[in-house]
Amino acid sequence: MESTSSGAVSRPHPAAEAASEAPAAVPEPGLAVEVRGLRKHYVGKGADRRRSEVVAIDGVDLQVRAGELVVLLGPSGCGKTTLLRCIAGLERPQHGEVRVHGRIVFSAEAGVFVPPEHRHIGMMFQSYALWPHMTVQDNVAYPLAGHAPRAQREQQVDGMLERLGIAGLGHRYPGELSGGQQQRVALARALIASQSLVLFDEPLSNVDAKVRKRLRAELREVKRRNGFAGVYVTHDQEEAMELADTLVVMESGRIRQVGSPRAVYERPASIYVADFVGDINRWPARLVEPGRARCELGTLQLSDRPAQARDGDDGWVGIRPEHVNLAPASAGTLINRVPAIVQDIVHLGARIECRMSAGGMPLTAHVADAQAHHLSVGQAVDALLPPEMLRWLPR
Ligand SMILES: Nc1ncnc2c1ncn2[C@@H]1O[C@H](COP(=O)(O)OP(=O)(O)OP(=O)(O)O)[C@@H](O)[C@H]1O
Repeated sequence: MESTSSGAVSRPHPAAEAASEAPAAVPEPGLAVEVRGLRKHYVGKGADRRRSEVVAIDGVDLQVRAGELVVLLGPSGCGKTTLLRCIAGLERPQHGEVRVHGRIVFSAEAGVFVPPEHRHIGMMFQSYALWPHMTVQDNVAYPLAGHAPRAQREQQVDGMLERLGIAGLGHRYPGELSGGQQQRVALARALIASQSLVLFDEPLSNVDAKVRKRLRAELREVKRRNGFAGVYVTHDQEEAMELADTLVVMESGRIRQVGSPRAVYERPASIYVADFVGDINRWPARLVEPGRARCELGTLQLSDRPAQARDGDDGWVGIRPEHVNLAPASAGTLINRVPAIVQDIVHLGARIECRMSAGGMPLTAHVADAQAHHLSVGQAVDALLPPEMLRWLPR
């Protein structure tokens, strides 16, 4: 097992980070990455100039299966990049273990630290970090430098450009390529370093919204055809939902929920996750008896709630705007009927939001075009919150 040194790790040029020794053999199916009990803190000076500790990663466990794209999502400063850099070997954690394709590349306990260039990991960075003075061929060949004879390198690069649908661009410079072509070149360089595991650090963050959307679709397509495993850092939830096989929501150095994008959206594990992933109407509440929660809107029925929730727990009830139904105001006794007053009707292109006030608190429903025509500001309506769509959200 390689071992190693490394104290403080400075941030080299991204393209140099992409460098790796000759590509590893394609691994057995199984786990591409396994992180256990990882903790990384930085020591610096606080505002009062005293020594202070910032815990960037706090006891994180993470698994990435072969061929799976795991997206780390969370607000600025929650530790996404630090986790990625710990996997890459660009940071040295204080506790825990990291395995890549089953091989221990970091273990605090055993004193193992395999340097980045020996981890067989490809990397893709913000704005791709292509060398502007090098041709596509040379950019993609960069991680192979010194590891294979020139003819063999050229053959490998040609094969990779072919795989990613950019054969024939080898002689061009990055400035002569479209955004999508540049992305494919950066991906080709990452994949040539490792055909089985790529780490992505917000690669689309400097691209405008429309182009970003197209590039995401391209990335999905390339991933589908090439089947590499990846860890992808972003704070853009739409990007996360679109790209992830598995979504990991982080907060303050910890993982708060892991699941498919759909599962995380439909069944958020806490108010934090519910707020961070998509829009949700939510109210502070207390569980009062099996299947019921009391909040300022009244007592609402819930079809199910997390197994660990107990009567008397304080938390929140929430419902996504697309699950709120509107009906004419009535004095009926429908379940979870909430009287509301329409405050605004907002056309947002693909959807129409009816923004209301219910008991003095905001409540939003998505409505169809035909229904919106029958709504007006100031109108009294009944908002119906289907019990099967209402969620109990622990604090
Ligand atoms: N080299 C460093 N020295 C001191 N503190 C650091 C260092 N790098 C990161 N941190 C701190 O560690 C925490 C996690 O930072 P990290 O960059 O991992 O967050 P992030 O979720 O990737 O944020 P962003 O989305 O803004 O990039 C933050 O509080 C940050 O200030």
